[in-house]
Amino acid sequence: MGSRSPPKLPTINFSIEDLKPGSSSWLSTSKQVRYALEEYGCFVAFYDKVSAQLVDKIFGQTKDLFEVPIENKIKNTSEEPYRGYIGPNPLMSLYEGLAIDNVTSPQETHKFRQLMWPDGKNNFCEIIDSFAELLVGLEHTVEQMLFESFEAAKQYESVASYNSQLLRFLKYNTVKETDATLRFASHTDKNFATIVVQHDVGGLEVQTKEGDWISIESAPSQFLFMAGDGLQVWSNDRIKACHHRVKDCGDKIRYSLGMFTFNNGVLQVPQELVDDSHPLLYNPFDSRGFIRFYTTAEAKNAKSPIKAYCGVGLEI
Ligand SMILES: O=C(O)CCC(=O)C(=O)O
Ligand SMILES: [Fe+2]
Repeated sequence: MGSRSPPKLPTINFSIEDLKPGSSSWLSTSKQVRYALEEYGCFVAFYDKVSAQLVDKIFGQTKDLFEVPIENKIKNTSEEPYRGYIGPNPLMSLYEGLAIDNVTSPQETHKFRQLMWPDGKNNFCEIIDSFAELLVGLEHTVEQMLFESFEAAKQYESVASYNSQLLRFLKYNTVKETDATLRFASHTDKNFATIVVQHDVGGLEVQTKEGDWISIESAPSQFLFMAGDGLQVWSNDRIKACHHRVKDCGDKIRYSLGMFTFNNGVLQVPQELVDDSHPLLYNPFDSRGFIRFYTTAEAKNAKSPIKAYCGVGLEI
């Protein structure tokens, strides 16, 4: 009595046969996408082009990947922050991640495979390439729908032409310290948007505007689409980057995958998203510059790193 029922995140169906631009199902799905992102900054996408069998295969490869010797893992480097190997560190003692940048390019998958398994590896490239192509298809659909629903469709192609996708393989070891309650502390992603794929061990949680946490269960062909700081800037705060975390999952090792879309150009808030009740909040936004800024002490101490970086100063 009097207690609120637990909030539930929308699940949006992208497995509809005739989901083509302009069709009635496209328009109604676009509305759901915009509503979910405005209300929650995220939603669960049901997308059966990525089947449970394909996801099983991907996680089979993921487990093999974390078995490769550390000498090979550290060859996964990048000139950009957060785009290469991240080993367990004092801030995140349970976490390990490897990443393929520009994962839609088969040459990049191949280069990564050669670094990790110089003697070859059955099926790795084939599985990753088909998975990445399908998942990026979902991301494109979501963003195209969103831009259209804000009547900024003509911006979509130019923004998308500066986007690239990084696939990060993640492993979380079991919690040894009795006081550790989270495997990944609450944060927003600094890129444009992210799709998270969970497998046997769930644990991902997202925060609502009211501050409640919602658990995202792992289920076949269901993936979490989340707005990052870049989408918050582009949308002039109509959409807020999603706060999320990974809770402690007891004595089980957890594997997950994140497909991170980075915008490598300069994002501008579209005119269509600025009016008297929505004054312009952001200057043109160099996303790569922001991610470099994010590594500095100034950013770490800022209440809102994104506003410190490119806010127009209307907010006090
Ligand atoms: O492992 C997960 O489910 C989420 C990972 C995450 O939030 C991140 O890498 O930014
Ligand atoms: Fe994240």
